[in-house]
Amino acid sequence: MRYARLALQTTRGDLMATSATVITTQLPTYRALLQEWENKRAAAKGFSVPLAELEPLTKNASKDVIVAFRTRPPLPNEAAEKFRANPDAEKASTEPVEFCAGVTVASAEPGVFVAHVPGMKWNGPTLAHKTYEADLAFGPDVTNEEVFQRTVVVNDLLSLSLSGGVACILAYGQTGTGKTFTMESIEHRVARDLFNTARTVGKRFIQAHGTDNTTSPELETGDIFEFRVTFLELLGKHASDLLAVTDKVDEQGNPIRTEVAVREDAVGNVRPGLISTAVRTSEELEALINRALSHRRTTATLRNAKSSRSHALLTITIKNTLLPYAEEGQLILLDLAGSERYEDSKDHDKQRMDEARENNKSLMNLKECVRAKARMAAEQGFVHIPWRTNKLTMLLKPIFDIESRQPSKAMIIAHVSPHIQDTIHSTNTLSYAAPFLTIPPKPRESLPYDASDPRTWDHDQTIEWLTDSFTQEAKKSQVAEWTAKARAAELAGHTLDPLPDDRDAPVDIGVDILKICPPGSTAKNLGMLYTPQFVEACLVARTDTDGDKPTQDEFKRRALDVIGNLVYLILIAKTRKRMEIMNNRKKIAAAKTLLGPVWDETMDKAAKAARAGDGNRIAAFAFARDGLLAQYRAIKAEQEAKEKAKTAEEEDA
Ligand SMILES: Nc1ncnc2c1ncn2[C@@H]1O[C@H](COP(=O)(O)OP(=O)(O)OP(=O)(O)O)[C@@H](O)[C@H]1O
Repeated sequence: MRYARLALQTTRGDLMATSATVITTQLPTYRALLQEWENKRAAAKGFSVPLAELEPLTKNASKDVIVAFRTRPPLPNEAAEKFRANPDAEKASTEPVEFCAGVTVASAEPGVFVAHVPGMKWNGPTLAHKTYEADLAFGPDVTNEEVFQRTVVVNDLLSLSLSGGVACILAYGQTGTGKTFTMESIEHRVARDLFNTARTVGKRFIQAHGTDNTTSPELETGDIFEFRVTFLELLGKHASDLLAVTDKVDEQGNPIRTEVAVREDAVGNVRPGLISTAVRTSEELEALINRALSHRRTTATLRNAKSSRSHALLTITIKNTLLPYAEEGQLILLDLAGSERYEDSKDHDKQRMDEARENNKSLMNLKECVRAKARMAAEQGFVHIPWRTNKLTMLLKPIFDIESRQPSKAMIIAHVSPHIQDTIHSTNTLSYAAPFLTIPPKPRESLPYDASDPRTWDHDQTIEWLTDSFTQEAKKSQVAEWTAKARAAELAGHTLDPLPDDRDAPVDIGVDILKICPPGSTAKNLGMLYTPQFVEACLVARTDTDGDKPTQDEFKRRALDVIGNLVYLILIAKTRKRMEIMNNRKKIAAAKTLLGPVWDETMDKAAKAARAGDGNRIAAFAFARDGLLAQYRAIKAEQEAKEKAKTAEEEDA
C-alpha cells in the first residue's frame, strides 16, 4: 500500500527536493501518512505535576542550561496564506486548503517533539518522523501563563537574580513561530512579579540581618533592592539603544539610532553605553518595556508582516543596597532574531541579506557557547566557551565567562511552526537546541586533599580554614581600631601603648563556625552559595546577638572578605586545573600520535580490567595513561639523544 511506506531515513537532499510547492500539492498524501503514523503511536503522557501544584526548583535545579520547545496553534487563514504564497501550488491543486501538522507534541517535562519530514522518492511522497528531546515541551494549547510558571517560576529565576546571580531566558526559532509572543509575555509577567518577589526576599534578608528597620520605611517593606533597566537592539553588526529617543528616520521610515559600542573594557567588563533607567514599581517597568518594544525595528519579510530581524536584549540589573560590595544580580531576556534560511532572505536587498548573514553567524556562535556551557556543567570539567567571537555572545558574558563568580542559569525556548510546509525549518531549530540537553552531573568521587584547592577540603579542613579566616579578620579589626585610636591620641598629644604583638593570642571571632558549616557541609558547598546567602548564614551564626561588637556593618565586611577569599581560591584552583588540562591534552595528543595503536590498546585493556574488577576506574585509567606518557617521554628522550649524537657526528665529520 502506497501510504504505508514511511521513509525512515531522510537525507538533506530529500528535504531540499521537497519544496513548499511539492508539499502543498501533495498535502492529502502527507495527511494520510501522518494519520497512519498517529494510529500506531502509543498514548502520550502529559505533565506529571499539574500547574496548580508546581513548586520552585525541582528537577532541573542542578542544570545550568534548560531547554524548552514550544509550538503554537495554526493561525486563522495561515494554511491558505502559505498556499497562496506559492502560485505554482495554487495552480496545481484543486484541494481545499487545510492545515497539516509538521510537528506532534505532548506537553510534558521532559518532553518530546516529533517533526514530520516530508520527502519525495521516485515512487511517491514519503514522511519521516524525527524525534527531539527537551527538558520541557509545550504544545499549541499551553498558555503563556503556564510557560511562565514552568520556566521562570519553577526554576526560581527571579530569586536567582535577586541573590546576585544571572538568569537568562532566550527565545530562538524561525521567523513567525511565536518568539516575540512568548518573550513579551514573559517580560510583562516579570514586570508584574519581580517587585513582589523582591519584597519577600528583602524581608527575609532583613530578618536574617537583624537590621533596625524602624529607621527606614524602605527596610520595613523589604524594599532593599535597586533596579535598573537597559534595552539593547542588535541588528546585524549594529547595536543601538531601544530606550534612546530619536526623531531621525531613514528612507524606509525606520528610525536612525546612534550606534552603541560593544566591547570589553580594561577590566574585562562588557558595558555598552546604554541609557540605564531606574525603576521602582511594576507600572514603571511595564511602561519602559512597552516604550522599548514599540521602538523595536520591524520590517516586513517574506514570512511575517511584523517580523523582527534583530536581537532584542532587555537587562534588569539588581543591586542589594544592604550588601553594596556584592555582585549585582541580572535578569536577561533575549528575543533573538528569526533564524531565516538563505533561501528566504535572498529576495531581499543587500543590506537585509547582510543582516541575515550576520544574524546566522551570531546564532551559530551562540549555539557553540550554550552547548559548551551545558557540557561544562554536566561534565564538571573545563570546556572552552568562545563568547568573545561575536557581539551577541559578548553581551551575554555574565553567563558564559567561566571566570565570573556569579552563578548563572540559561533557559532557551526554541519555537517551531506547526505547519508541515515549515518542517525543514523546524528540524533546523530542534537540532539547534536539542544538543543543549544534558544529564545533570553525577556526584563524583572526592578529589585528594590539596591545601590550595578548597574543592578538595573535607568538613574538618573547612572548619579549620573558616576559623582561621575569621580570626585573621578579627585581628585585622583590632589593628584598625588601635590605629584609629592611636591617631586620635596623637592629635590629642598622647601616645598609645603599642598593640601587643601576640599573634597566637585567642580572639573572639563572634561567630559559631559550625553553624556556617554544619556537619556534612564542605568548602565546595560554601563556594556554591550566592554571596548574600553566605553573609546571611554568617549573620544567623553570630554569637554576639546584640550585634554591637563588632558592628553589623563591620561583621558583614568580615563575612564578605571570607567568602571573597574562598571563591578566589576556588577560581585560582580552577584556572590552574584548566591550564593543567590544556597542557595534558597537548601532551596526550603528541603521545597518541607517537605511540600509535599502542595507546588505544593499552587504554582498552585498562577499561576492560576496570570493568572486570571492582577497583577505581578513574585511578585505573590514570595509571594506564601515566604509564603511556612515561613511555612517550622515554621515546622522546631517546630520539633527542640520537639527534644530538647525529649532529655531533656531523660536526666532527
Ligand atoms: N502560542 C500562541 N498562541 C496563539 N498565537 C500565537 C502563539 N504564538 C504566536 N502566536 C501568533 O503568531 C504570530 C507570530 O508570532 P511572533 O510575532 O511572536 O513570531 P516571532 O517568532 O517573534 O516572529 P519574528 O521572528 O518575525 O519576530 C503572531 O500573530 C502571534 O500573535
